[in-house]
Amino acid sequence: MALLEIEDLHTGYGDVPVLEGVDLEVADEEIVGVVGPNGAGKSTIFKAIMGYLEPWSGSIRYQGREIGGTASSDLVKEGIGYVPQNDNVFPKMTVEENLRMGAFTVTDDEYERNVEPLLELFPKLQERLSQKVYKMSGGEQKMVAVARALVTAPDLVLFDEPSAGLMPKYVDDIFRKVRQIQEERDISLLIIEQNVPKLLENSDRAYVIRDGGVRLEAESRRLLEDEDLGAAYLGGSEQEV
Ligand SMILES: Nc1ncnc2c1ncn2[C@@H]1O[C@H](COP(=O)(O)OP(=O)(O)OP(=O)(O)O)[C@@H](O)[C@H]1O
Repeated sequence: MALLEIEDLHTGYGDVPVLEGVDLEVADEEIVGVVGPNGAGKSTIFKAIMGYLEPWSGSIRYQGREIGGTASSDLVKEGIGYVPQNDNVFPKMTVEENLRMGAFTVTDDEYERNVEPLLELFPKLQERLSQKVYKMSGGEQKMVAVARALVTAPDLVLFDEPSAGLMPKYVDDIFRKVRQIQEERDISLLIIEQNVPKLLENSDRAYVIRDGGVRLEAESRRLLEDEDLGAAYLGGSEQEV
């Protein structure tokens, strides 16, 4: 049994369909990438997993249990972390307040235990615990968002475009840290990313999404190395599908 299993998922906004039969799995300790052009439905998959959109049909199972439509706060309690693309921090709060807000499902003792290694991993956050987040750079704010999603010690984390809006040096840094977290904690990651080469270098498998469905599922290494496959599915301007 995979940790996360999505089967024939259909959903959309209002009565407008977006996902039309998505099948996707994430195994224990696996890093899975999701790539595809703008508007393909990638973020919609995440919103459906996190309970912001009800499945119209199909299923979303986590640890074998159906979670379609479950409130995001309950999913956090069950061990799923989520770093949305936007609005992923409380800008007027301090770094520490953001981290404590993220830890709403755990006890104070667990928070202290969980936050310590995160502050070692992100020393900038340690230095700025009492700083208001809106005063920090985009890269630092992203670190807050990542740390906030990890402070509950989740088993699965969904990252929606970790590199969006970041300068190249921060992109490398964020991916290095995300990898480190995954290796140290043996967790599973599902990552949406426009920087396709960076994602493929840092994941085990990837799904290519287009027009609300999975067009290809392959090992990331194969997508990187097989030029024909890459050109067919990942070619085009700006590395988009
Ligand atoms: N809140 C919303 N209300 C209505 N339609 C939406 C909403 N959010 C997204 N859509 C539509 O759903 C479709 C899929 O959007 P989605 O954000 O999932 O794509 P994406 O693959 O994540 O793209 P991007 O890379 O631009 O984030 C698009 O046609 C988009 O316009």
